[in-house]
Amino acid sequence: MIQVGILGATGAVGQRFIQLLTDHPEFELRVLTASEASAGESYRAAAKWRVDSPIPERVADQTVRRTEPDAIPDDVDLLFSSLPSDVASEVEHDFVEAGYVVSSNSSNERRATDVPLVIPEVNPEHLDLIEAQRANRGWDGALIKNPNCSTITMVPALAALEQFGIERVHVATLQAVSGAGYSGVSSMDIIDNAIPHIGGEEEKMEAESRKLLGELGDGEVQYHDAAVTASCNRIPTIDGHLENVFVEFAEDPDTEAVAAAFEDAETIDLPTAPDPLITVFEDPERPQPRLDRMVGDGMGIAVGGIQETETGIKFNVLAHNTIRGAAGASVLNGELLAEDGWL
Ligand SMILES: NC(=O)C1=CN([C@@H]2O[C@H](COP(=O)(O)OP(=O)(O)OC[C@H]3O[C@@H](n4cnc5c(N)ncnc54)[C@H](OP(=O)(O)O)[C@@H]3O)[C@@H](O)[C@H]2O)C=CC1
Ligand SMILES: N[C@@H](CC(=O)OP(=O)(O)O)C(=O)O
Repeated sequence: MIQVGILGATGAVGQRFIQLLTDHPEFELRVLTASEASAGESYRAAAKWRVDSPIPERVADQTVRRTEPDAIPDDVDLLFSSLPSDVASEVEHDFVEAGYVVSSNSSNERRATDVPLVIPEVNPEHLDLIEAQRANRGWDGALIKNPNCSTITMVPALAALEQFGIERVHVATLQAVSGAGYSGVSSMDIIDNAIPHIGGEEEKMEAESRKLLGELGDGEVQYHDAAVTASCNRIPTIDGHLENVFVEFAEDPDTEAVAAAFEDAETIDLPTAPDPLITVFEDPERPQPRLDRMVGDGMGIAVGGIQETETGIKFNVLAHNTIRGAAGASVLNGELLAEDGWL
């Protein structure tokens, strides 16, 4: 078994990591870290447990450690990070310099030229950037990132359509409140409301999607040249980001070809990977966050409403933002790191 730990284990994403790593077939969860305020406490006392299954017994009594390399046993091979991005940008390097491989969910450095930004079903070959990273930075460990949750919802669907030559993408999101963290959006702001702005989200979707769909060559990713425009909205759902996507192509496919491309989307043989990757709904009222966010155990991508437009194709896409969009994405990247021999 590969020994793993979670940096930021008491948070909303940290709790999803615990759900996914308990009884994992390849990973043994050894270490939980959090802030100074939680260090030294039992996990049960430190975490405000908010997910829909009990705290696993063997986790509840573990002592939470400081988020510092010298608090991690030497035989731990892989660390999952769900720290706030300002904290992550200060401490993730310390762990990598100390020789650990860090699979991070935090947004810092996703666009750095030598940091792999990976969705295993879409661009597993980008992991090879680790060689450039080690050469540039003199690291023994490695830092890899998964994308932003709205980006990871849309990109597997776009990757399936790449065969038709994507030229332009417009996307409008309806994002759940869990994306902003437990205390992120005030109930007085969001109940009976929608907020048509999420700071930094549109820029992340526009850039990260082009990096993910880009080609790796000469130790760098050439971003995909499609124009991507995003408009991001917060709505009062708990989990599950729903997105309306409009795509223009070099050669317009018909709706049957698009549905077939989604249904044939490449899967990957890793323990947390869903099969199929994309589930296509014919009912135009699906997918819906409450009904469909757990498709593929929360790791699947749900698509519906495929229609031809004057300029191309439109469809709706949904994924669970804290499973496929956060903890599940990092765990899948960890499984790919193990499979490809980087640990
Ligand atoms: N892929 C995606 O799109 C998504 C990414 N995220 C990202 O994941 C990260 C975590 O989000 P979320 O779980 O909602 O955040 P929370 O605020 O719920 O959890 C933060 C965690 O980090 C710990 N922490 C906070 N400050 C420090 C510090 N100075 N030193 C060490 N540990 C610290 C907290 O410990 P303590 O309990 O002791 O305070 C807690 O364990 C963020 O970067 C967020 O942006 C989130 C959702 C989706
Ligand atoms: N910003 C996303 C969640 C998030 O934390 O994204 P990122 O990992 O890019 O910071 C949301 O609000 O739904």
